Amino acid sequence: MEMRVTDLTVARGGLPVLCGLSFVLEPGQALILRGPNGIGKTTLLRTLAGLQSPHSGRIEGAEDRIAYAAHADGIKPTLSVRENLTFWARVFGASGIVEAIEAFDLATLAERPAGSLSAGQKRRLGLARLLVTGRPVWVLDEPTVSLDTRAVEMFAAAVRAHLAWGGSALIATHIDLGLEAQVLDVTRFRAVLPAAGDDFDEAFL
Ligand SMILES: Nc1ncnc2c1ncn2[C@@H]1O[C@H](COP(=O)(O)OP(=O)(O)OP(=O)(O)O)[C@@H](O)[C@H]1O
Repeated sequence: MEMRVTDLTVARGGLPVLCGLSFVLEPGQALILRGPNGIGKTTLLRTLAGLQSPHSGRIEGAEDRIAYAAHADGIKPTLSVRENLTFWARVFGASGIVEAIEAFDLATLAERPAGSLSAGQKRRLGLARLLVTGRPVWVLDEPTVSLDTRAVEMFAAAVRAHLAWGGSALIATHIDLGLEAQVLDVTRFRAVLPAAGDDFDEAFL
């Protein structure tokens, strides 16, 4: 099933940031989100993930199908790596912990409290979490931050396997992941806000 976004406007602090977005994400497809800092990529991804409401427009095929990974990965610091993955697998009623540990080379870290991991190791755990959700649509905000070259390759391989399985991925990233993917540059959807004073009533003078 596809995810379909129609004439979507997303807002931050009540003000529209991206306006009139329409796109379709098909099974097996990766879409890379591009655009300058502050344009609204995170706002868009949070809206698709259901963490905030759309300002206007339609999102179809997203509900209960999205696994969202962002800067705060929802890692429980006192639980071990394995316990974190077990926890998430239970939450999503899914499995695949062994495969997730293998895909992100976490075996030697499996019994360590997640709070003691380095930034890159935590990020690997956060991405491994995607594999135990069983969710078909991955929505990822700068997933490669803190990852070294080898970990970026692991991540790209995990995305490729996910696409081959029939999943899809929407990824905000500034780096080339070497994936066969379409690019959606959101710059042209920047909301035009009235400049301060536009509604100033000259008759008042
Ligand atoms: N809590 C907030 N309240 C109001 N405005 C905010 C808030 N957080 C972010 N913004 C603003 O909303 C706009 C969109 O931010 P967003 O984080 O979605 O951009 P982005 O494209 O993901 O940026 P980056 O590439 O830097 O991560 C920015 O102008 C930002 O300053």
